[in-house]
Amino acid sequence: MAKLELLPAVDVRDGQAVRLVHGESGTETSYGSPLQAALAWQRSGAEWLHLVDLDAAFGTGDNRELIAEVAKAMDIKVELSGGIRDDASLAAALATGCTRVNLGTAALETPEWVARVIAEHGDKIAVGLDVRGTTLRGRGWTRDGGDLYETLARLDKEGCARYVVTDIAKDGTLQGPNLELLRNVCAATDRPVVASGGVSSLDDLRAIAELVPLGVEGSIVGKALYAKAFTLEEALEATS
Ligand SMILES: O=C(O)c1ccccc1N[C@@H]1O[C@H](COP(=O)(O)O)[C@@H](O)[C@H]1O
Repeated sequence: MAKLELLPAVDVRDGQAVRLVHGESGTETSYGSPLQAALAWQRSGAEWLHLVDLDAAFGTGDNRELIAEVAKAMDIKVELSGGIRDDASLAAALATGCTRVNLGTAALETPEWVARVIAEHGDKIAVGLDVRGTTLRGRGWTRDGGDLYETLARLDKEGCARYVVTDIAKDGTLQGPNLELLRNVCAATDRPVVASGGVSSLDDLRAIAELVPLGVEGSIVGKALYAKAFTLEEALEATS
């Protein structure tokens, strides 16, 4: 089995590490200090951290200083997302030393800007394709933003290096990943895909790892780790 990269998630809302259900504001379960959570994943052997400023994604403020503190404290690779929508927020995100950023809303609302930053920054830019069915959602997943496959074709043409694909219906539910969606996205693009949403067990991770030959490169893991469905050490062992 080819290795699947694992990206434990630290989503930050109001200064706390939280998990949401279906990405809905108000469904937060809090898990304390984001820095302590990130350091714990690093100590457990993570090679990546998926770090999200949820307030910036929802437009309810931001946790920019705290996010920068966490990113800078990491010795591992960091994928940063949430509220990166213009030159200033992109510059602030890249200044944290993160390995790459993940753009969501901007890819739906300001495609010219996204095409420009893809051309400027190459594989430091990934696009988050957050979908309900095949409809993309932006602004904290509260607004429709067009068709998944049309947007994917446009971003492919613009040279987008990588996609982070989240099935919103699965996110935070521990109901298993949407393997069909991942297969369909891999069939539609030759760029690497990072899976997100629904992972509940080591078997789910093994099932995603089966898709590595199709183009799935990694998987974000959130709720399952916080709910202690398995340890990160077990997950790394199962997918290496
Ligand atoms: O990760 C979540 O649970 C989440 C829930 C609701 C909204 C966004 C969420 N996550 C990340 O936010 C970025 C999108 O931010 P933006 O649209 O660019 O401001 C997306 O990539 C998700 O990783």
